[in-house]
Amino acid sequence: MSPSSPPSSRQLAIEVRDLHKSFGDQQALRGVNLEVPEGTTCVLMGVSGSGKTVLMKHIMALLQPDRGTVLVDGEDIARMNEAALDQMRRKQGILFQANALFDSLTVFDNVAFPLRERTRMPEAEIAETVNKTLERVGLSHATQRFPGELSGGMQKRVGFARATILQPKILLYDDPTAGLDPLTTAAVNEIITTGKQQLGATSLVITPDVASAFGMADHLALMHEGRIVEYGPPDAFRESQHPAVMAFLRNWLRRRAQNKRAAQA
Ligand SMILES: Nc1ncnc2c1ncn2[C@@H]1O[C@H](COP(=O)(O)OP(=O)(O)OP(=O)(O)O)[C@@H](O)[C@H]1O
Repeated sequence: MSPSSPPSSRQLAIEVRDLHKSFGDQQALRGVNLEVPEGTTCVLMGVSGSGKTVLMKHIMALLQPDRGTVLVDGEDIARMNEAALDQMRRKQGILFQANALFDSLTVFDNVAFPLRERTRMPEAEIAETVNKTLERVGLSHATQRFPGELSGGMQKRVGFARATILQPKILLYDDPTAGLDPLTTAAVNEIITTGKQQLGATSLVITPDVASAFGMADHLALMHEGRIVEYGPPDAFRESQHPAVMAFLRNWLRRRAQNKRAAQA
């Protein structure tokens, strides 16, 4: 890309066109369109059941579209054979609600796992890479601990270190702060921003935490009844006149005010 190119002409890391998916008579996705430019963070919001996770699972190629197209790094996932899918998944780092750490492995071995499974890297180099990655997330002191001995926030950081050890170009987060206290939530949000800054990765984040979403997103998207009904930078999103966006933000402001009152009582 030349420096003078407008942002809209940036390469797209993720492109979804007219995506439809049903489960029986349940229409989960009803024509989703989404473009996420390389190196940007897009946050997906929407009420429960609006289709966020189903959309993300298509981007991970865990689900196949009934209709429509999903392009990752310009390549159509429906046309990929197993080898190409494997290559594509290597470009993705995934951080879901549950950290899915191996309880019987130390922090070091958890983070080393993808390198041992997916590369032929010699152990000395693995040690160097893992130690560098753990240093980046502030866990150098905990390499020999087990997940059960860590706080929720530390576990998240181990999960992040493991998800990023292969230097993925795309990071996918599904509700990464679920059930965490405000301090740990702030730490996780910082990790997401760090992922973008340190790896230059493209991030797609599902979160119900609207305040965090506004803080980290280059673009916000609202899913409503299986479609993305609004997509844009935070300022434009805030001013949206779409009834679903206005209702979503009103609801959030109401809940926030209630929580504040409850905290003061
Ligand atoms: N494997 C499945 N089988 C049947 N229905 C499914 C399946 N996966 C998702 N659905 C349905 O598809 C719809 C969208 O689900 P999805 O998990 O994407 O919602 P969501 O927006 O991520 O919700 P939440 O915020 O609660 O996680 C829901 O009605 C859900 O019940």
